[in-house]
Amino acid sequence: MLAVEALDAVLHQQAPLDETLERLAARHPEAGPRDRALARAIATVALRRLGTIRLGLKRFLERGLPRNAGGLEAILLAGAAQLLFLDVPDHAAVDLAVRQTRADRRAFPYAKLVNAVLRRLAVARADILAAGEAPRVDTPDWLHRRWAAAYGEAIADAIATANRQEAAVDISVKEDLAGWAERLGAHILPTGSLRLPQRVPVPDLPGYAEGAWWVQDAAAALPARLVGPRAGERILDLCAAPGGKTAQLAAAGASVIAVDRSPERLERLAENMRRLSLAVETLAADVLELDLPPADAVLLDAPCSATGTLRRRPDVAWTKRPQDIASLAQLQTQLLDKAAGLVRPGGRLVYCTCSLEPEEGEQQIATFLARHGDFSRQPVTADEIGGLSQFVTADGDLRTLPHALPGAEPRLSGLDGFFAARLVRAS
Ligand SMILES: C[S@@+](CC[C@H](N)C(=O)[O-])C[C@H]1O[C@@H](n2cnc3c(N)ncnc32)[C@H](O)[C@@H]1O
Repeated sequence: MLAVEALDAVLHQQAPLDETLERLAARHPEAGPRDRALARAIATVALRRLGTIRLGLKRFLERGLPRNAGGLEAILLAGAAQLLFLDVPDHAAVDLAVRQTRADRRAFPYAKLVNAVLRRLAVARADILAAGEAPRVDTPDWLHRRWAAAYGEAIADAIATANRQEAAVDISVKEDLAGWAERLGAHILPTGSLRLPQRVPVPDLPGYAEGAWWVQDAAAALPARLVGPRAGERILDLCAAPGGKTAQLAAAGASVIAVDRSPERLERLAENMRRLSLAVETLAADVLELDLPPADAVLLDAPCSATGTLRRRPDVAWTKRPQDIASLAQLQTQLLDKAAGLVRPGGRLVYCTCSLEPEEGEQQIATFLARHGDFSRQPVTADEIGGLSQFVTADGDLRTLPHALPGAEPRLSGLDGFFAARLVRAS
């Protein structure tokens, strides 16, 4: 039932999946860890393959979805996700969906329909999966059009295909990269992150409890490297929680002030730093209102549409709207202007977002440089990012794309889509 409620909240209230699952788990203490893990797996794959599932259901819903039918759509989606993509026996998935329909006052009249549709879907499984192979099926049209305009049709298709694959688990280590690679059986990526060969409960792994490393996507680890943190420098990490980049800056010996406006997220950051034994000053504040002396370097990881992270967060594709990009871009412009004032003369400013949208990346920097004559770009070099020259733009910024890091198999390929630029203030 958790999966159905979560899907309903994501699709009809634009609620983020992770927070929704946490909220539902607190409301349903009777659901044990296995129930919660299954609910997460069902909701995640249903959102990742939503286009394929909807196409499949449409074949057997001759008159479309009945209106005012309560949680009927979410029940069908969760049932179909299990039948098409998870290792759940067909009869168990169908029976559960029928029971859920009967337990929902408004969906109740459609219990027979649910039974019939899901049984027919199970029979047609191979056909439906083949139709779902087309690259665009699982990406909202507006997003695909944006990516095609920014990167070309072929790359837009490659991004959409990469987004069908759950992201691998990447790790940043405090020190002794080769030693931890061996102990964890992990692969060393050219950028200096580790990639785990399979998905395992992270807290059970060696080194987690003693704080030797933290989970961080390989692309997310690049912006803090571009800061080039040095021991003793005073660095402001703006929009810092949960602190992956803070940990990198602090591990390099910098004196870091981590700022985030969410006290809850900042508490998670503080917990993470305690586990990693890294000393960091935290400040719960809106960056736009900050009044701090200028720092040697400022990292601004601005709130964004997060369209570069769909492999981890497939809900983003269905909760974001085209108009969100414009309003986020406006906020990013304000944050960048504020961050610029917090950089000392001669200091560095690194701006980054986990978005694929040029308005949240390349265009921000072009307009920033036009507004701030005292800042210039310090181009990123391929050497700084493990020789991956394909991730350096003609202007000298960092642009990673989710399909663009080949691995031994699709499951071990790719990285988040990130943009980062490094700017220096004139002395
Ligand atoms: C992309 S996440 C940061 C991820 C983080 N830098 C990391 O590496 O783990 C964006 C963060 O910005 C924070 N945020 C959004 N608007 C803010 C504002 N005006 N002032 C301060 N923090 C803000 C959010 O609470 C969120 O934690």
